[in-house]
Amino acid sequence: MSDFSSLGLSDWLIQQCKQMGINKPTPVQENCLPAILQGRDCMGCAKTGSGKTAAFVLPVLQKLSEDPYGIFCLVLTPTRELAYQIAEQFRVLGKPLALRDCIIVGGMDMVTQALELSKKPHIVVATPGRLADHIRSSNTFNMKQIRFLILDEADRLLEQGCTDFTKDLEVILSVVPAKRQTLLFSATLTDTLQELKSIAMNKPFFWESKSEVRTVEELDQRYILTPEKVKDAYLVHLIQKFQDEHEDWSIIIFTNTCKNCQILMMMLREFDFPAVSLHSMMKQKQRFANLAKFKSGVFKILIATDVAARGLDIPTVQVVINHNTPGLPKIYIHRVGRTARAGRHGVSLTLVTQYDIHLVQAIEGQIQAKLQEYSVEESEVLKILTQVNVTRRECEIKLESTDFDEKKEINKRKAMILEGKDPDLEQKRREELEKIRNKRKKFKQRIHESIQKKQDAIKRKPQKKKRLLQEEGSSHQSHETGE
Ligand SMILES: Nc1ncnc2c1ncn2[C@@H]1O[C@H](COP(=O)(O)OP(=O)(O)OP(=O)(O)O)[C@@H](O)[C@H]1O
Repeated sequence: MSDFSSLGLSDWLIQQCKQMGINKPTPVQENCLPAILQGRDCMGCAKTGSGKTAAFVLPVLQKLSEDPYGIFCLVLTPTRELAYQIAEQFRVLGKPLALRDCIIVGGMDMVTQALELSKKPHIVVATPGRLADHIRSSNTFNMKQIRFLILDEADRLLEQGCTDFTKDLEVILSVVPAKRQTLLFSATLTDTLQELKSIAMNKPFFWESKSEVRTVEELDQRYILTPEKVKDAYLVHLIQKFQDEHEDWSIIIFTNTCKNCQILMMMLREFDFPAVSLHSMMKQKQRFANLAKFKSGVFKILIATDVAARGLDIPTVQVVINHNTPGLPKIYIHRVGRTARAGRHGVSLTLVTQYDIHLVQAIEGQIQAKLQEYSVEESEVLKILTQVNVTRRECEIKLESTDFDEKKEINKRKAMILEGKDPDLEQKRREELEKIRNKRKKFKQRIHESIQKKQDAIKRKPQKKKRLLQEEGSSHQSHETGE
C-alpha cells in the first residue's frame, strides 16, 4: 500500500492527517487522490466509513493552498448535519491555511448566510434547497469561478426521494462554470451512474471498491423475526441487555416516521434510558443540540429517521437497530454503515415482521451477504410485553395531546408555499383524486365480485348436473329394488 507522500500529497497536509490519526491512505484515498490532484473529474464508490470525505477534502486543500481564492470549492450534501460534519473536516485538515468556510443549510438564518457568502469564503458546504434559494434571491455572490464542485452522497442528491433535490440542483448547475473539476462520492453510486456522468462530463476517473459484499467485514449483521406488536418489547429488551453487558455503549435506532421516532424516544425515556431523537419535524437548533448530546456520550441512544442514515461519522456507535426493515437495500446499507466505521467492529440488528421477509431477501441480494438470526430469550421479552405496550400507548396519547400532527400539517403547507403551490387548492386536488381513486376501487371491486359470482355459478353447474344424475340414478335403483 502506498503512503500519502507517494500519492503526491504535500508535507503540511500529511502532518495534518497525522494529527487526526490518519497515517495510511485507505483504498478510496489511494486510488482517487492522485486522479484528483492531476485535475481529473472523479467518481468514487466505496463502503461506508472508508474515508471518502478525506479523499476529496485533502486534494481540494492542496490545490487551494497553491492558488487561494473564494469561492474555490462548493460541496453539496443531502442533510444539514452532514454539511456541518464536512465543513469541520475542511477546517481541521485545512487549519494552517486560515481557511474560511461557510455552511449554507435550511433552518438557519438566511440573512447571516447571505452576508457570509458575500465575503467570498474559500469553501461553501451546502444543502441544495437553501443554496438554490440564495442563488434565486441574491446577487451579492457568484459561483462563476469555482474550481471544484463536489457532490457527497451523490446518488441521494440525484434521486427523487421524499426530498427531491433535482430542481435545486438544476439551479445550482446553471451558475457554476462548465470548466471545473467535479467529484462525486457515495457508498452506493452504481444505480445512478448515467445521471452522474452527465454532471461529471470530463471523462471522469471512476473507482469502485472491488469486494462483492457491499457492507464492511467488521459488521456483524443480524435479524430478529418478531410480530409487529412485540417489536417494542424486543427493542426495550435489547437496549437493557446492552446496558447491562457493556460499560461503554452507544446505539442508533432507525425508524420510519418522525412521529414514530418521537414516540419511541418518549417511551424509552419512560424506561429511564438516556435517549434523544433526530428527525425533520424538529427545529434545526434542537437537531444540532441532540446530535451533540449523543456525540458527547451524555445520551447513549439516538433515535432517528433516515435523515441520519447517511454520512454521519460517530466512531463510538457500536450498534445500529433497525426498528423497521428498510424498504430499500440502499437505505439499509447506509443505516448499518453508521457503525463498524474505519476498521472498528459493530453490530446491526434488524427487526423483521412476517410481512418484511421479502425486504430482507432484497437486502441480502443487494449486499451479497446473509443476515444471521440473533437469538433472544423470548420469555424475557414476553415478561415485559404488556408493560411496554401500555407505556407506548400512553406516549401516543401524550403526543396526540400536543400539536405534533398540527405542526406536521403546517410544515407541509409551508413547503407547498415555498414550491409556489396553493395549499388549499392542493388539498382540494388531493380530495378529488382520492374520490376518483375510491370510485375506481369500488368499480373494480364490483367487477371482481360479478366475475367471481359467474365463476362460482360455472363451478356449481357440473356439480348440480352430477347431483341430479345421482338422484336420478338412486331413484332408478330404488325402483329396481322396490324400496
Ligand atoms: N486513512 C485513514 N486512516 C484512518 N482513519 C481514517 C482515514 N481516512 C479517514 N479516516 C476516518 O474514518 C472515519 C470515516 O470516514 P468518512 O466519514 O470519510 O467515511 P465515508 O467513507 O465518507 O463514510 P459514509 O459512506 O458513511 O459517508 C472518519 O472518522 C475519518 O476521520
